[in-house]
Amino acid sequence: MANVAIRNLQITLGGNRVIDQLNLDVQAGEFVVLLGPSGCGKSTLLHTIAGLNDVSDGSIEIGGRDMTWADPKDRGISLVFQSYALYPTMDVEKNMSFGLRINGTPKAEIARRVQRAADMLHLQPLLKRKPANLSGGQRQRVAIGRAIVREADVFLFDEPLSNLDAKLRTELRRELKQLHRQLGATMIYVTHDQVEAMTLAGRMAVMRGGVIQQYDTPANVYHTPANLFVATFLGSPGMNLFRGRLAVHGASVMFANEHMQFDVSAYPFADAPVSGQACVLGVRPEDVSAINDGALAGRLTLVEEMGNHHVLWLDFHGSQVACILNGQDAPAAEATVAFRLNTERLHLFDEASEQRL
Ligand SMILES: Nc1ncnc2c1ncn2[C@@H]1O[C@H](COP(=O)(O)OP(=O)(O)OP(=O)(O)O)[C@@H](O)[C@H]1O
Repeated sequence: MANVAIRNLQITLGGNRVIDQLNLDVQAGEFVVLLGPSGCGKSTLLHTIAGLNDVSDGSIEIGGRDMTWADPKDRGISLVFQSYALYPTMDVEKNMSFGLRINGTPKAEIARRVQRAADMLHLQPLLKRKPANLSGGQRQRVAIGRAIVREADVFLFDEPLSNLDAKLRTELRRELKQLHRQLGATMIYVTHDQVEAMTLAGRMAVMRGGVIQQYDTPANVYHTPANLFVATFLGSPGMNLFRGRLAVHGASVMFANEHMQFDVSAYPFADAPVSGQACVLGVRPEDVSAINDGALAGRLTLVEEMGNHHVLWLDFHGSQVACILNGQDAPAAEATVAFRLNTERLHLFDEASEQRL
């Protein structure tokens, strides 16, 4: 178990600045998820921690030791890729023990580690099977087992579940979480899947364009997004947004546009609000309630049946507002639906900088 400290990291690949002035602290034993859209640099960052990319500037410490230029094999890390890359001619046991055999680990020690990993990953009955006779989920478990037997200080995962179907992903996600608890190891995990990030992470770093936008617990990132990008990247359906301006009169602060007006005096502004400030008001679909005496109204254009709830899409002066309706009954399409926003759960962002107010 080791911490990872990244300082002012810069990575340039093929002439592109892929990571820019990045700082990240991962505590020993922590499960950190790097989350972001395709191309944001999360895999590049992970591979750089593993020693697979050259650093243009900055440093990487693992367990208090400068590893910026260390050979991958000397970093005390173990990397699990999206593709399983198992040796087809070797059975599961041999696949898992391969690395240990070539570095001369004693036989008894190899057996102990393979048994332990097989127990944790429910691979005992499969130890003598070849990869061709395993399902995708089983193969990925073997790939994870191969990483575990190395007993590394830091485990790095690069979208390990993305080749699996939805049910298997959920299962393996739970297993990974348990594995983290059992091993108590430091884990850094790359994904573009927000559900995976929310459920696995102790803390998550949301990235865009090689820059960390926010690094915090999943709950804080979801409930207090630092900027509009983070606010709209997380959540499904995404946060509803309304543009408007602030009006400040003494202690009273109002948000208004031509269709709505809200008292936002109780909003926890980071800095004193400024009258006339152009801003974006955000509210998550679960914080929009369709109720008869709602002050706002929209035309219902689409109802999405989700089993235990419905998503109502309301046309509100030409923009679509998503609203979650719990229960089994939903109004018919084309109806006019009154709604209100939960004013205690509003988010405000500066329109120009897109930062949270
Ligand atoms: N060898 C390379 N040469 C030039 N540019 C590269 C190289 N490798 C990656 N990039 C660029 O760096 C950026 C980040 O890529 P990276 O694979 O880290 O993103 P990612 O967030 O992991 O995306 P994905 O989820 O699609 O894998 C992309 O714009 C990519 O085109």
